[in-house]
Amino acid sequence: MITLENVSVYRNKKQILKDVNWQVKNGEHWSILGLNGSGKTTLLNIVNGYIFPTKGDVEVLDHVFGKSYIPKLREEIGLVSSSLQKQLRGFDSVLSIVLSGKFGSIGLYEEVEKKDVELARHYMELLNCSHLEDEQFEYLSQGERQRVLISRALMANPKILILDEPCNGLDLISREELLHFIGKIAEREDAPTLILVTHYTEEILPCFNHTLLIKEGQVFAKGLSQELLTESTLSEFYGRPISVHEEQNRVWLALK
Ligand SMILES: Nc1ncnc2c1ncn2[C@@H]1O[C@H](COP(=O)(O)OP(=O)(O)OP(=O)(O)O)[C@@H](O)[C@H]1O
Repeated sequence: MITLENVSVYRNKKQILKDVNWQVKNGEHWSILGLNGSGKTTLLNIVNGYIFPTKGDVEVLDHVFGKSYIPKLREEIGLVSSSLQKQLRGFDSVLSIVLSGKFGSIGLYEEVEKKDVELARHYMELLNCSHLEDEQFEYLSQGERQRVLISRALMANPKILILDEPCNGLDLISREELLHFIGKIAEREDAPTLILVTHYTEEILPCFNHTLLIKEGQVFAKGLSQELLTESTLSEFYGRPISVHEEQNRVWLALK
């Protein structure tokens, strides 16, 4: 699904990503963990085709970068991020925002068919936001907005769904609700490959069976989440002694 080989990115003579090798296979769901400025957003922007690496090879969903028409690729990737949220028009209704996901547009300009509305309502039901369909997006709480954005992303039937810090700004209850819905998406037969960027290991649900630890632009470790989310690996990763405890099949951290 995703192959990055020896990918490096330089900006203003600074190396932001260094020789990144990363492969995501069908059926895997990945979490990406890294400190601020470690290169996570840059990595996702490469996967989305928004940034071309300075060096290295990228192939995403059979699109070989440099040989493929990238806008086509973007239609196959759903993205939920704070930058997308800022681009959306606050005065649009929730239903039209969700519907616009089918076309990947900001605003709804295309003819909408009855089956599109039915599909939008189906995803809003799944994400528990159907009761908001006539509300203006700008008046929603952060938790509600994230659920709407995920419904919107699903409208395009993406093969990859990138969730870039989806729990930012959510209170405890809203965060748990959102994680519950993310878990439900992963359970679906037609689930897209999920990629979750987070700063908090407790948001890594069991469905995120693989994890990429990224540090200072380099892959620190990658592989099965249960093998990486351990005291020894995470203490080395954060450069501080970390204690780990497991609850609900999720890993919770504290500084020792
Ligand atoms: N266009 C650019 N020009 C110069 N430096 C950049 C550019 N884009 C990113 N950087 C730098 O590259 C580094 C990695 O940035 P990136 O946004 O990928 O990190 P991140 O892991 O997503 O961080 P955060 O967790 O804070 O969102 C940062 O030091 C950032 O300042």
